[in-house]
Amino acid sequence: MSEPSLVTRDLTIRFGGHVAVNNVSCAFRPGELTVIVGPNGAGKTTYFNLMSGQLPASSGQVLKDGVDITRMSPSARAQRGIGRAFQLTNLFPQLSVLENIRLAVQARSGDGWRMLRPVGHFRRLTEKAERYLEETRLTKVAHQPAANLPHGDQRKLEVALLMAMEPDIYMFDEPTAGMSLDHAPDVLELIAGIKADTSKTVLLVEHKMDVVRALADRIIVLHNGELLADGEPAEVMGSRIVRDVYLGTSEGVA
Ligand SMILES: Nc1ncnc2c1ncn2[C@@H]1O[C@H](COP(=O)(O)OP(=O)(O)OP(=O)(O)O)[C@@H](O)[C@H]1O
Repeated sequence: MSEPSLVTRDLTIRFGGHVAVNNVSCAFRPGELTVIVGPNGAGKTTYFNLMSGQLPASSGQVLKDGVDITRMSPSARAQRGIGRAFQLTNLFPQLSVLENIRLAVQARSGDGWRMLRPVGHFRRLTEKAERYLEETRLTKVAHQPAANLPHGDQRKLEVALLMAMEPDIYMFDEPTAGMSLDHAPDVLELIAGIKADTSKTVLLVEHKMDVVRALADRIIVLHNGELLADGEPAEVMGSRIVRDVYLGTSEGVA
């Protein structure tokens, strides 16, 4: 088994008296797609926020490739390869789809906002951005402002931007939320493609059981901020404690 790329050790956050994530210890490895499930308010998004740095841990640690990143900012973590998909509100809605992706490619190449670069360099960035457009099947909307895209294409653009950052950890929080059934398969296919690259570690928060079944190599269950179960999908979804606590009844587990 490969070394873990991301580890949480006794990771905890308190909001006043409420412990939203409580001593969660888990290791995530390259080539593995882990789905995080649990009832509403279980702490799934908060656990994500602790790993990507949007929230500071009250105690415990986050390790990336063995290095303690617990006190690092979200951008320092991103530079170390932790890639989190965010909704497009964080981006440049008036710029075209291609320009948004090119900026992500440029940020990844370490150029930042440097303007004085040979034309050939700019062309290479554009070619790379076009490859991500093709991979995510957004070529036909390349020149539209990102803000004008239908919801389904916006979610694909979020995945394209993440891919352009070339992270080794991909984190998706309900990637098909609010999507019509027509578009969800496109996004799931993209995630399946990322998972097929065995150098990548993929974490997914998801409620939809058909998505969980289609993609999960492993499932962890959070409940009241605690790690309730961790294992192979059939084993976890079949376990009595998960049925009782998370699913309430045997309904929906088939
Ligand atoms: N910034 C915050 N301040 C105070 N309480 C918070 C904060 N963020 C989350 N919480 C609380 O922590 C708990 C876990 O919330 P979280 O959003 O992580 O749950 P979740 O499992 O992602 O739920 P859902 O499936 O509904 O998205 C909830 O009780 C929530 O109200």
